Amino acid sequence: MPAEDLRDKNMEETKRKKKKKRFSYYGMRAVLVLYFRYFLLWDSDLSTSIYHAFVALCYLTPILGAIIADSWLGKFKTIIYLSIVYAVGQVIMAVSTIHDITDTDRDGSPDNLTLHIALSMLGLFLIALGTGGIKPCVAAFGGDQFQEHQSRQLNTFFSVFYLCINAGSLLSTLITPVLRGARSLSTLPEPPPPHRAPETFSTQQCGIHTQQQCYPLAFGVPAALMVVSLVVFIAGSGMYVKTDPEGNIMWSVCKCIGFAIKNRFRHRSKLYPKREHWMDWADEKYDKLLIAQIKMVLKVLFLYIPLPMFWTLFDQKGSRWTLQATTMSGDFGGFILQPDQMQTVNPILILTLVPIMDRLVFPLIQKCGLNFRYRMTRLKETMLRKQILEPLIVREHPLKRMTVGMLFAAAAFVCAAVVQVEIDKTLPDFPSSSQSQLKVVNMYGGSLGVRFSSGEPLTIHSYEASLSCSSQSSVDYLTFDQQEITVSLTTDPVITNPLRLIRGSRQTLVIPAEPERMYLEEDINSKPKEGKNAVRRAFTLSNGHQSCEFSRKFGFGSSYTFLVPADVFSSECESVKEVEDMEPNSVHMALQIPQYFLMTSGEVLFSVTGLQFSYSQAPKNMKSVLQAGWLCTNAVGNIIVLIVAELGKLPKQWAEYVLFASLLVAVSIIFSIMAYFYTYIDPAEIEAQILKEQHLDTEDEKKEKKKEETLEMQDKEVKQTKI
Ligand SMILES: CC(C)C[C@H](NC(=O)[C@@H](N)CC(C)C)C(=O)O
Repeated sequence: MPAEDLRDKNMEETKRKKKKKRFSYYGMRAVLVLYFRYFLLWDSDLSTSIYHAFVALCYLTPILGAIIADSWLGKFKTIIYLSIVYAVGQVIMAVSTIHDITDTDRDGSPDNLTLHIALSMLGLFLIALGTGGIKPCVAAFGGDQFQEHQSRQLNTFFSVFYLCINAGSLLSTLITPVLRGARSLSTLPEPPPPHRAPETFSTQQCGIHTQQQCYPLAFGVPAALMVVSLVVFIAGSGMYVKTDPEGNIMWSVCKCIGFAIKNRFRHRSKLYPKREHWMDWADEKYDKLLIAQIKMVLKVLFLYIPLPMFWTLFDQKGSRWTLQATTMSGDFGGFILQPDQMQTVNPILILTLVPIMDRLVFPLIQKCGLNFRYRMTRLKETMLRKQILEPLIVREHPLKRMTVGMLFAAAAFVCAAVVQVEIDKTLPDFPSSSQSQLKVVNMYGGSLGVRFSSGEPLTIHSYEASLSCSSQSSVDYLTFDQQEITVSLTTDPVITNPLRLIRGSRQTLVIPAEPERMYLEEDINSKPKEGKNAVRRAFTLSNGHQSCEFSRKFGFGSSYTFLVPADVFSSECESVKEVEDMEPNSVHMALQIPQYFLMTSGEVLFSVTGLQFSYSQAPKNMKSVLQAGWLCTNAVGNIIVLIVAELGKLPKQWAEYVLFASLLVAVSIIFSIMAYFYTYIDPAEIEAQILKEQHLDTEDEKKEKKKEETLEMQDKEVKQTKI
């Protein structure tokens, strides 16, 4: 097979593996939080924390994978072994979600949750180890398939590689929730019983003996795909270029750095001449080549310091932006888009933007760059004479692209802030943590005067019985600064009752047909999440057995109370009254598209270029290590999100978006200054140069030695002749 074809085939194999692996990873991620929340029955906070801890672990384990690959097993074997670890993890995870394994009483819920938790934690740990460990190796291994002169093809590879990641994640984000059995929200679930805060529902069930969510399928299919991808990858084994590891390189690197620091410290007196670089203090003991390689890696790692800030903004797509979408309307006419599905805009845009950038935008910029270079050639002589041309060429584009990518991400957050301001205009005024809010619902049957201990008397009219939406009523909440209040009703005789309100909460005071039996109900204190609706029933005195059926389309994120009078008969369903507690979301989710567009353009400029840059600037025995370093910037970015979200709680969400945008602009300025002083290198050339020098040195040494030996011989001969 011709070399070109072989390389293309290798590239195809690596990409196919990448696509299935990403399907598998993102597919599982898509249902993980729901599994924690609804299967393991953890609360939202614990579910979110464990989820983020898992994601952070997935971006920290690349270091381990890279060390194993570069120092011990080589990339090919590392990918295979860690893929097995990954697949085993997924199988364990899938098994842990089968409720039937512990459901001895077959009531539809697992009877030994501890076993399920233990299995899923073990599964997740193996998955994090596998997925993280493979990640830097797959990118570097793909890069290894190209020769030095193929830098253009190498760049294309990284773009296609990124395309595959996103194609896989797009498919999985769409398919895995279907496998789990999520259903459309158009079907209304059974409302919760009375005297309970309204809840939101969205699930469908499946199972062998008992009905449950189809988690085993949702986790099992990605596991099966992972096994298929592993088989495909191994099948192509004969076609790959495999570079062997050069011993425990990371240990040598650590020892060398340690020695350089110690040696520098020992020779801190001014009497010792300065050395060009602090790593040169390792010269006495370590190989020139190793020192040069460490210098290359350190230079790039230093440049990475400001980069986590980009990911801090980027990864808020999955948190803040999704929460923002829950307060927007996803009604696209023909279909309803769920807030978390809005995230699929990112991979969709990647699939369109990467080819456009690669084939159109970058070549165009290149063309402008060519013109620029042409004009420079006129200056070439002078510049060469002054020795300033080289650094100028060298400071060319990858880092500039990344800086522009950061600015795009900052612009995306400004867009998010503008959208937030629009949303805020439509959001209800929720109580602060020291306030309580109360709404009165009158089901008494006539108009009522209501007076609270503090405040003006209110007249609340009885609701007319009606089914039609036109008579829908909406009542404003009253805000109280105190918790203990008294309510008086202008009935005959006057009824007075003490009320204890909940701080930071919304409640409804329901006045039934027998007003002395008035009661408080807890309302929801935020917009229904995930774009759902909240519906509840309020009874005066339930006669229980009548059934009134009617259909009604609820707006996105709205909340309603249905008032059912005591004397309702099936023929009089009209007396059921609907109260709108919260208006439907009115700002459309499509308004998020500009921020997604800017963020994804930024991602292409920043992330794809960063991948290429990390590969091209790494010495050949530390390619995976630098890929891992690059992925680490993502892990740190995620940790910053957690810290900032905890510490810097700004009262207004839009202000937080502006704060993040400003921080990223500041960081991108710092990065551009660092990039200006970064000299782009060709590691292979430097390595070859040093090897050549070392070879010459040894040749010279040999010659020198030979000369000395000949001289010694001659001396001996002379002495002997004299004797
Ligand atoms: C390079 C990685 C840190 C991030 C990369 N993410 C993406 O490509 C996203 N556009 C995917 C999306 C579904 C979040 C990855 O390798 O996952």
